Amino acid sequence: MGDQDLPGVLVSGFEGPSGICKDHVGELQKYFNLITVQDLLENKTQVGPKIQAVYIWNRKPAIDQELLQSLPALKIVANAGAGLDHLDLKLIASFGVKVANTPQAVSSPTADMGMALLLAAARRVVEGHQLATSPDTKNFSTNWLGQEVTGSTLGIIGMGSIGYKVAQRARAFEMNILYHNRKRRKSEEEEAVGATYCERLDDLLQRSDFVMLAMSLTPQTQRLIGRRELRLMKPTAILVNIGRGLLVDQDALVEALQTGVIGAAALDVSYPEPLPRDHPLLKLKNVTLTPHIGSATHQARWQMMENLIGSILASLNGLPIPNEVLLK
Ligand SMILES: O=CC(=O)O
Repeated sequence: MGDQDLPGVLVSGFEGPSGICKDHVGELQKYFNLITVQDLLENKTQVGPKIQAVYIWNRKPAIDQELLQSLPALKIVANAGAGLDHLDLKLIASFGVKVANTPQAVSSPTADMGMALLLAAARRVVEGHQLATSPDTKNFSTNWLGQEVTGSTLGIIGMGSIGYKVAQRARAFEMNILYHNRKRRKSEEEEAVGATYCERLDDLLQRSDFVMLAMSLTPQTQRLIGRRELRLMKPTAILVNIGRGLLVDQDALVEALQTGVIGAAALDVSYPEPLPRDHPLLKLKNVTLTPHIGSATHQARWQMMENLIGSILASLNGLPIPNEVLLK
C-alpha cells in the first residue's frame, strides 16, 4: 500500500498481464493510495471503507455486486478504454457510483491498428515474414501475391470515433468507403472522408473488398456477423475486427475461412482471449491474429492513465467528471 493519507483506489494488482501498467505506478501513487484486490481480500473490513475509486485496467478487476457491497465509500469506477461491455452499468449506478472511460485516448491507435491489420492481411505480411525468415529458402519468391488496397472498397461497420478515424486513414489509401451505423453521420462529415452511408448492412457486405468491424459490443451487435452475413461477402473479402470477438459468430467464421466463403480475416479480438491453443483459427494461414492491442502504444496508455486520474480527482472533489459515462 502507498500513502495512507491519499484517497484509496482499488487496482487489480501490480504484477503480470492483468496488473496495471508497471510504468504508471509511480505517477498514480502521486495522487492515490493504491490498494490491490489482494490487499482487499486479506483485510476486507479495514480496507474496504478506504476505497473511493476503482481503477480498471485490462478489464480488471471485475465489478460485481459483492465487490460493490464491500466498498461503502466508492464514488467512481474509472475504466481504461472505450468498450464498456464488461461493466454492468445499471448495477454500478444502483450503488450511486459514477463511471468514466477514455474514448479519445484509444480512437487513433485503434484505427491505426485496424489499418495495420487490413494492410497485413491484404499483403500477407505475416506469411511473407515466415517465408522470408524460414530456414528453408526453396519457396522464397517475389510472386507472393495479395490483394491491392488502392482503389478497393472498404465497408466500415460502426462509424463512431474509431470508425471515423479508420475512414480518414483509408481515404489516404485511395479506398472507396462505405459505412453502416445506427445513426447516419452529418453530410459534411461524410464528405470530409468521402464515405457513403449504407442503410442496409447487406449492401455493405456485398459491395466491400474489406469489412472492418469498429462498433461496440451490445446485445444488439452480438454475433452481428454470422453465417448468412459471411455468405453475402465476396469470396475474396477480408474481414477485419478491431471491436470485440463476440461481434462475429466465430464458428461460422472458421467455416467460412476454411471453405473459401471469404478470403481472409485479421482479428485483434476473439473469444475467449486468448484462444485455446488448439483452436482452429490458430491453424489457418488466411488468419492474422493480434492479442487485443488496439490501444497498446506508450502514448495512448499514458494518456488513458492521465484521463482516469483526472476523472477520479474530479469525482472526489464533486466536480463535473471528464468522460463520464451516462446511462442511456
Ligand atoms: O478494447 C479496448 C477498449 O475498450 O478501448
